[in-house]
Amino acid sequence: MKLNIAVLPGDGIGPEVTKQAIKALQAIALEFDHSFSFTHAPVGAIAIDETGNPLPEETLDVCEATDAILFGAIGDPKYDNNPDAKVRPEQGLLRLRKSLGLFANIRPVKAYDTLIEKSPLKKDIIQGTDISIYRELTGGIYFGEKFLSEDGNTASDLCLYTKTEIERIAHLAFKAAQTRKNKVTLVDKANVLESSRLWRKVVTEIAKDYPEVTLDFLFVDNAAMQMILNPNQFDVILTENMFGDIISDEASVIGGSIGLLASASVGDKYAMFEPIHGSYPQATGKGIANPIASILSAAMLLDHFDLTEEAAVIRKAVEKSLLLNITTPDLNTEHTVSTSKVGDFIADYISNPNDSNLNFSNIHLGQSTII
Ligand SMILES: NC(=O)C1=CN([C@@H]2O[C@H](COP(=O)(O)OP(=O)(O)OC[C@H]3O[C@@H](n4cnc5c(N)ncnc54)[C@H](O)[C@@H]3O)[C@@H](O)[C@H]2O)C=CC1
Ligand SMILES: CC(C)CC(=O)C(=O)O
Ligand SMILES: [Mg+2]
Repeated sequence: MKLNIAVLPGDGIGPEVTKQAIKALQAIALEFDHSFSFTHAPVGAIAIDETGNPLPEETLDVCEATDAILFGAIGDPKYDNNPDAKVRPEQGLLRLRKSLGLFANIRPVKAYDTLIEKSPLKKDIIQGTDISIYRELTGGIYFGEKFLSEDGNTASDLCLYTKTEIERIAHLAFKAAQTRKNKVTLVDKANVLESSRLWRKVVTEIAKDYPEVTLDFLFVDNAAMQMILNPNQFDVILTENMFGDIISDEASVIGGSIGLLASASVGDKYAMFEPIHGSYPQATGKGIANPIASILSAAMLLDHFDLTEEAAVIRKAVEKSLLLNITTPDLNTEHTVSTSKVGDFIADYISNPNDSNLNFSNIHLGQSTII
């Protein structure tokens, strides 16, 4: 298959983790005789530095002209620490999602058997966890009208949803549940928010089209607690933009690190693949960022084009790296391996899974971190 992929590495650790995902895709292309090309474009703080715009027109053009987008991360402390900044890196990502109509963000959460001892949560609670979070991505409070009074003392952000926005992602969530354990949990705050009551009404109506799927409701505050107490109760979680953002970072604790959680942002026409984490600025250039979230996002990209065997090969290589403890310090404090070495191992394993010369013992060598 021929795929032209837009690569938007962004800021902080974005470029270094995205580079590892590209290595994995290149190894897949070689093994399976595909032709993948990569077109890089700026977004976020780096794009502001270059052009004054966090999402330059040229970047959007590249995204629209390619088959899929591989996104890194955006964000920079110089904006985080300046509440008065008028232009912000995050606007680049939000505009990109909106412009491309990427209304559904799918975030798989899994407890890896090999990492179960490393999670701060109890083994018997998290074992077997397999959740798919369907987060609405182009509506709600992140996109509603913003207000700041002239004296700077009053501010608001509107949380607005339409029936159509709820319906389209709800259908995707129910369809996903049909291929899984036939359960959808709608996470909302319908005891307080009018927008959440609309979600309940619309989703309850849609559930009638999927009689074999059980629909449950949880208020988001309780859901946050249940995620830690009993994550195995969840199959598909359906929720609005901000709740999905927050609850999925929380859920990453189950897997052992946010550096493992990938996502697919899809719409009717375009698709983008992005780790759920941010630009982790403290780690920039240190070789300590876990590239697996980005690499697994590349696997989701392949799934999107029905290259399921290829995606499975990437996941197998990732699992092998975890099994052999070839991991960054977020998962392994003894013999940590650098971002690029983890990427090298995964790409090599894709190419030569049975090669006894796959010299991962060299990767450890007893040192604390190799860059
Ligand atoms: N999709 C995106 O581009 C996102 C961008 N951001 C932006 O990123 C910047 C930093 O935000 P934070 O709240 O610190 O979130 P963050 O996700 O960048 O980092 C939070 C913590 O998660 C861990 N972490 C994140 N990625 C990791 C990785 N690959 N490997 C190992 N550990 C990892 C680190 O302990 C880090 O301190 C901000 O400017 C924020 O706006 C935040 C979230 C998503
Ligand atoms: C700009 C933010 C909404 C990014 C984020 O935290 C996310 O999408 O997970
Ligand atoms: Mg987030």
